[in-house]
Amino acid sequence: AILLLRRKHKPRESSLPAAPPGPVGLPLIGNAFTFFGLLRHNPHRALARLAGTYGPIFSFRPGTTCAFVVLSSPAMAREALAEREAALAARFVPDSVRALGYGAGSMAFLPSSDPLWKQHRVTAGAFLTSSRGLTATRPVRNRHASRLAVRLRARSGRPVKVGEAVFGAANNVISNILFSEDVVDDDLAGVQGERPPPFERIVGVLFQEWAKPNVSDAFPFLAPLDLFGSRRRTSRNLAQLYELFHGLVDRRLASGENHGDMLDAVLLERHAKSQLTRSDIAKLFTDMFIGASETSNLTVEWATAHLLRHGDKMEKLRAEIAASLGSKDFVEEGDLGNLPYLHAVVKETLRLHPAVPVVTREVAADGVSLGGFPMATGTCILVNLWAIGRDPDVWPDQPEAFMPERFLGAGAALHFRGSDFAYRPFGAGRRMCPGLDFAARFVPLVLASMLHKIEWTLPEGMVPEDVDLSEHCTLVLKLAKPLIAVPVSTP
Ligand code: HEM
Repeated sequence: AILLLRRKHKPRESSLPAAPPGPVGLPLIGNAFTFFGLLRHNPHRALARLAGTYGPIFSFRPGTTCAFVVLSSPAMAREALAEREAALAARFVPDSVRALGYGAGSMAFLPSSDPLWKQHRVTAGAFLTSSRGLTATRPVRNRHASRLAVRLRARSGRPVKVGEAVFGAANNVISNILFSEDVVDDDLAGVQGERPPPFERIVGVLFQEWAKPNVSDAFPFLAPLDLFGSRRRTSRNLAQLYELFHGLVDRRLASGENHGDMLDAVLLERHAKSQLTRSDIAKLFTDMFIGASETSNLTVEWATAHLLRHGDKMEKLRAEIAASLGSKDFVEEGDLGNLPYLHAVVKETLRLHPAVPVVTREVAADGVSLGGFPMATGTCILVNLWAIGRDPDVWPDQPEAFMPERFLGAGAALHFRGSDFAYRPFGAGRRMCPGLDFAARFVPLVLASMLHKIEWTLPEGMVPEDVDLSEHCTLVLKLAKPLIAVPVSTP
């Protein structure tokens, strides 16, 4: 009887794979070398290389902490972001993100089961997703896109840092939606290689700190010592943002003015049932800037870089815009419906350079499996959108090439909310980017505004092949070297 029982149980035990494949770890320190070495520079590429060896689901353990499981195929992305999304409701919170309580009150890091997360998503949705909010904020987007065009035309013949110029427009649009004020001086005065303006510097530091492999995350028992100083630097920079936002709240309360912006909406909530604190509001606004700051503008910068390398595509796009707008001076959101090539350029840019190349989740419930492997609670899941966007099995026609044409004709059906997980640059499920509808309007609007009645050339001595497409990934995917180009105003 005992033998029969053992035989009955044996196949079941061996049919349960213990863990996804992955690099062999060392006793005590696990795969700390992988974590600190490979993931320091362009982690999306390092993870894609490892996926080449271990497959579309692999795991490693950065130290004494939970396992990291990396997913790199549309099927695995669908499983994590759609089919199992309720169980993967949380995000991994790096130690530095816990500085000044940010992680514990941030929409981007709270588990989606938390009431505050839900409340923040509703507030953001009212301005960024609902058709009422999108219609109400349309004049702000139009105004800042035209303002950028005016300033670029005024700099005709002189080089500008493209990303920095768009950063100003993107952040001022968001700040005007949030609290009806500009946060960036966007007169393009500082484009000649000087230090970045303060707001850009703060956001840059935060991204840098949150993306850097940190000993506190690999060995949580060392976290109180903050050996790499990451939490300290995050605190310093977050404090500057909080100070700005606290001041805004105080001034608005003192003035009693009503602008119909997000600040008014949250102050109204504050007095109603929700009891949002001043600190909750500061964290929500930080989320908005963190989300918006280096995403829309980077996408425009990458698109411009590719168009400068491919003069024929630049001309095709300018011709489409000119034919559609005629003698109109500035592009408006209402014009975007007639510009299919413009949308194809934006989609192709986000395929090659998803602004957030690796999306994270944390397993929040027991009994979950991915790819047939059981996942322990607390496992950190990394979905490599960048790798999926360049996978030759998924994109057989020259996956590394910039070919907006792939999004025309039958390819036009591929869109940001589509059911095809080969293309999800804004993520998916309940945590999908709340800025999607905003960005899907603003990015093409800004790009078209920069190309309408403006020709772009390269600084003297440069040829298209010199445009450097090297990447530098913090939490977001930046150009390693800021793109510098020369706008030339045309009639
Ligand atoms: C080209 C533009 C953008 C891209 C490609 C992008 C991409 C993403 C991605 C991939 C995620 C993770 C989604 C997931 O986990 O499934 C995300 C999250 C987020 N994004 Fe965006 N984003 C963009 C613009 C924006 C804008 C304009 C805002 C705000 C105004 C924003 C705010 C956020 C926030 C707050 C989150 C965290 C949401 C949560 O965890 O609940 N993003 N974004």
